[in-house]
Amino acid sequence: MEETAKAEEKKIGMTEAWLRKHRLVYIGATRHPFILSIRDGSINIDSYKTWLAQDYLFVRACVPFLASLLVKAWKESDEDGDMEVILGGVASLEDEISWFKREANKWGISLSDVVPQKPNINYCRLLESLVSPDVEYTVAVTAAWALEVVYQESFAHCIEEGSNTPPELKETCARWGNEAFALYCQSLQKIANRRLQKASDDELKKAEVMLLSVVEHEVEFWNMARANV
Ligand SMILES: Cc1ncc(CN)c(N)n1
Repeated sequence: MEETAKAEEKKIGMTEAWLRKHRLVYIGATRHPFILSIRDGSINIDSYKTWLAQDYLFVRACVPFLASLLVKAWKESDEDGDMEVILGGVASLEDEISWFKREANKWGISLSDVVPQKPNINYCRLLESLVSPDVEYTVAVTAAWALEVVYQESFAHCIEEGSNTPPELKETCARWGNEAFALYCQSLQKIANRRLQKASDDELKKAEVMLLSVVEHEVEFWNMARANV
């Protein structure tokens, strides 16, 4: 790698360097038409309901993934604090699942009848592949950060000044757009950067490919919500 690029990455961290390198792909996820339609108030509520029902299934699939990340942190991490950060993420999933149940109830959605759609199946499959002990902690934590930060940046955009988000969707946006969730994402990013700094070229390559794969799956997930209206 070119020396200046190396120095730049040291200063800003590898994850930030990758987000800059793949900016258009990242913007494609965080400023997706689904998100923009929430922000400008033009959202078709059926697409919101599709997203809600499908995301409930996705969040359930996040539980074993994050639990496996906790195991990797326990076995592979060089810092005690990593486990606390990830444990906080695992613990918050219980509240998140309860929220999905309440929100689905509010919109008359029967979650037990929801059938996972192809983009969701594909994304859950990716999560399941990360559970394997063969996947390095560095690669898995990069994936965890990427999938959370896309939601954080997307939904924060819907509650920024100048947004016209429908009042009934503001609570949803605040779930991922709030400051505490942003701090959780920053903690995951710090872990990822620390690990990536010490990673081999092979691991770095795998983590960068994983970041891109996660972001592409996020785009497909938003596309799915809009395709069903
Ligand atoms: C598809 C998706 N990506 C990320 C998140 C944030 N945990 C989520 N709930 N759903």
